[in-house]
Amino acid sequence: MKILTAQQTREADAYTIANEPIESIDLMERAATKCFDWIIKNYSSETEFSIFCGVGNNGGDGLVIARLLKQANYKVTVFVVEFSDNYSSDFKTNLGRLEKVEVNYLNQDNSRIVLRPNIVVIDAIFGSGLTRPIDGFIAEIVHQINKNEIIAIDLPSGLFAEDNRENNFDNIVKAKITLTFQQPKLAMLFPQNYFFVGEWIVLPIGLHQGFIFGLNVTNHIVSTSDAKSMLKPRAKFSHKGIFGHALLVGGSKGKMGAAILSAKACLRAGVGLLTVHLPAQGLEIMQTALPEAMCSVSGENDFIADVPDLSMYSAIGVGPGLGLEKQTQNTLKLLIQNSNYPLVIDADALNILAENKTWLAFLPSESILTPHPKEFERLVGKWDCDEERLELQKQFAIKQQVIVVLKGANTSIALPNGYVYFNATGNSGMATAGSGDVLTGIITSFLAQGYSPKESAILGVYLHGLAGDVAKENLTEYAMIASDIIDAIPKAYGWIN
Ligand SMILES: NC(=O)C1=CN([C@@H]2O[C@H](COP(=O)(O)OP(=O)(O)OC[C@H]3O[C@@H](n4cnc5c(N)ncnc54)[C@H](O)[C@@H]3O)[C@@H](O)[C@H]2O)[C@@H](O)CC1
Ligand SMILES: Nc1ncnc2c1ncn2[C@@H]1O[C@H](COP(=O)(O)OP(=O)(O)O)[C@@H](O)[C@H]1O
Ligand SMILES: [K+]
Repeated sequence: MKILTAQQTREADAYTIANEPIESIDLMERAATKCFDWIIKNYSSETEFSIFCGVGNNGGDGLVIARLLKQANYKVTVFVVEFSDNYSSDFKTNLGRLEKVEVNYLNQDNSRIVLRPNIVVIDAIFGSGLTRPIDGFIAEIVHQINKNEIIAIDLPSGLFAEDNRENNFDNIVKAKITLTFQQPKLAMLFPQNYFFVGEWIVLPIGLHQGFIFGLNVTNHIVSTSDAKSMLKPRAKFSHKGIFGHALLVGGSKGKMGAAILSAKACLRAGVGLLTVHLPAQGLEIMQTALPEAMCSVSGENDFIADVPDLSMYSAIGVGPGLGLEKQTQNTLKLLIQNSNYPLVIDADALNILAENKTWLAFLPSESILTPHPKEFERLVGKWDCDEERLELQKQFAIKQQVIVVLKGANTSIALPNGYVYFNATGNSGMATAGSGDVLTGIITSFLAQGYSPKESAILGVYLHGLAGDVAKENLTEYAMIASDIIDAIPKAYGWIN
C-alpha cells in the first residue's frame, strides 16, 4: 500500500471529489462516519467527549463526529479553536447542522478550558493542513488537553504528516489513538513520534483507487493483501528440490543457539533442503537439536575458518552467532567474493563489515542486510532524528545496491532503487534474544525457494512479525521467546493464506 504525502492526499481527495463523483461535504461525512463507527465500538455510551475542532476540514470532521455522537446519546461538548475567522466551507455547513450540542469558542482572548479528567478528548484541531508549528493560544490549549485521554482525527494536531525536523515538539497533541484516513502517514511510522500518535488505525474512506495507482510514491506500507499476492502456491507435484537448498553460515563457541534458531526458522519457512556450515564443536549440537538440517563442518573447533563449496546452494545466509575471530572475518571476505548471488547478512557478519567498510563494494548486488539500529549505526554513523535515519538507510541501499532491512517496530526495508517498504506486523514481545536470527533464517529460506530478493525481504519481515503476533496471542508479549516465533510460523502462514 502506498504512503501518500499530505500534498498527494489532497490531490487524491480532490480527484475523488471530481471523478467519483462525490461532493466534498459527503466525503467528509463518509470519513467522519468511519471515525464515529470506530468510536462507538470502543467507548461505552457512558463516555463523555469534548471535541476540539479547528476551523478547517479537520475541524469539519470533528463537527460531524459531534453530531453523530450526540444523535447516539453520548455526552458531547464542542470547543471551536478559532485560529482564523476564515472557516472552511464544509466546516461552516457542519456547524449549521449541529443541533443540541454546547459549542464554546476559544481564541486569543478566551482560551481557558476546564476539563474533568474522565473526559475523553477528540482532537480535530489540525490534520494534514498544518503549515507551521503550533504556537500561541493554540499551544496553551494543546498543553491543557494533553492531560486527558485523546483520540486524534487523521493526525495528532501539530504533527506534520512527513517531516518534523523543524517542528516544536512541546506543542503537539499526545494521542492514545490516532484514527487516520485511507493510509498511515509517514510520520506515524517513526519511533520518535509514537509519543504523539499512540496506536494508529487506518480507516479507508474510498479515495479514488485509479488515481492512487498512478501516483509515483517512494514509501509503502506492507498490507496483508500485498503479502498474500507475493506468497506462491506450492504445486501438487513439487518435490524438495524445487524449494531450494539454503546454506546458513553461523555459530561459534557459546553462540551455537543462534545458528539453531536461524536454521529451524529457515526450515519452517518452507525451504526444501538446508545445510548449516558451523564450527566442529557445533556438529553434535546441531544434529541433536535439528535432525532435519545437514551440516558442513569447518576445520576449527570453536569458530568458522573456511568457506564451503558454494556450488550446490540456491541462497546463503550468514551471521547468526558467527563471532568476530580474525579467521572468521577472512571467511566472510571470501564468501562475499565467491558468491555469485545475493547474500543475507546479519548480526556479527554486519559487525565485521562495519570494521571493513571497503568490502561493501564487493557485496553481490541485491544482498539483504538486516541490521538493528545499533548495527546500522556501526555501518553509517550516528543520526539526529528518524527522518535522517531513513535518509541514511535509503542512501546506503542506493549506493551499495543492496536491500537494507532496518529492524524494530515498523521495520523499514529500503531497496536499491530507494523505495522503502514499512512493515506493520510484530510486537514488543519480539524484543527478545534470538528473534533477529529467526528473521535471517526466514529470509534465507524465501531466497532459496526462488523468491526475488525484494520479495524475500518484504515477505520474510511480514511473516516474521505475523508469527510474533501469533506467539503474542498464545503467550503474551511478556513471556514469548524466539523459539515461540518459529513455532508460530505455521499458524502465521494460515493467516496469510
Ligand atoms: N475532502 C477532503 O479534502 C477531506 C478532508 N478531510 C479532513 O481534512 C483535513 C485537512 O483539512 P484542511 O486542508 O482544511 O486543513 P486543516 O483542517 O488541517 O487545517 C486548516 C488550516 O489551518 C491553518 N493552519 C495551519 N497550520 C497552522 C498553525 N500552526 N496555526 C494556525 N493556523 C494554521 C491553515 O491555513 C490550514 O489550511 C484532513 O486532515 C482530514 O481530517 C476529511 O474530511 C476527508 C475528506
Ligand atoms: N517493539 C517491537 N515491535 C515489533 N518488532 C520488534 C520489536 N522489537 C524487536 N522487534 C523485531 O525483533 C527482531 C529483533 O532482532 P535483533 O535485534 O537482531 O535481535 P537478536 O539480535 O536478539 O536476534 C527484529 O526483527 C525486530 O524487528
Ligand atoms: K487532528
